[in-house]
Amino acid sequence: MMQVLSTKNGATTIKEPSVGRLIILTGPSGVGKGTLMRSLLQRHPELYYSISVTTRPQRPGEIDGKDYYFISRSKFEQMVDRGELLEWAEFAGNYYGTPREAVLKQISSGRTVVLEIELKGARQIRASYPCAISIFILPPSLNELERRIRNRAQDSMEAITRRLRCAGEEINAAHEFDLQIVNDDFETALNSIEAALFT
Ligand SMILES: Nc1ncnc2c1ncn2[C@@H]1O[C@H](COP(=O)(O)OP(=O)(O)OP(=O)(O)O)[C@@H](O)[C@H]1O
Ligand SMILES: Nc1nc2c(ncn2[C@@H]2O[C@H](COP(=O)(O)O)[C@@H](O)[C@H]2O)c(=O)[nH]1
Repeated sequence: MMQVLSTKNGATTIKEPSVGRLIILTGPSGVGKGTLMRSLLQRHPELYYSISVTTRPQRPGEIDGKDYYFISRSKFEQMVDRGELLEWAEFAGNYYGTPREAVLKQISSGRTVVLEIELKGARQIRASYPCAISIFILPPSLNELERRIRNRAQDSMEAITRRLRCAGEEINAAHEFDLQIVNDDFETALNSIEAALFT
């Protein structure tokens, strides 16, 4: 990173341009990561949300290029082969990945980047970017997690079963991350994330 000289009132100071931080939000499917992330971005529009690529079919209401970049499996595999993904994983039968270039560009320009990703991808990022701040979102109980994922009514019965099957293993890995936050009362969880990032 280049140093910048700045002169004010005759005095010259050297400023080190800051590099942005990398934040990981992870936790089981249906725990509320996406909902928390949207509220966090509303409160802090200066954060850069990394839009993932996925081979999952688009849900009604989802916008290509906003919620995800929806791509074919062959295109996804091509991106993996070309090293275009910072991390990637298969989750509940679909591929998900973080486009490398956009994230690195934002970080080097000083912006804080937030990733909302599942466990395997979060582990990859922690291994390659040990400075990343990682937050694991926990449900108040497995019953409540199941209630949320079913009530969301966005996935087939089969997809819901697959997702719930992964949840136990994911929750057991919560201790690997810097911070564990229970998303019981939504505002309390949001405030805890905010406190972790900004205080
Ligand atoms: N604190 C909360 N109390 C009750 N319901 C909640 C709470 N937080 C989120 N929800 C609801 O739970 C459902 C799942 O939330 P969301 O889609 O954000 O989960 P997610 O972790 O992003 O899931 P996925 O990983 O599958 O994308 C949504 O219907 C959301 O409105
Ligand atoms: N490893 C990655 N996981 C990702 C990425 N983008 C999203 N996700 C996670 O996948 C599951 C399922 O998401 P859904 O939208 O199908 O419900 C969820 O845990 C997301 O956080 C990514 O780029 N890499």
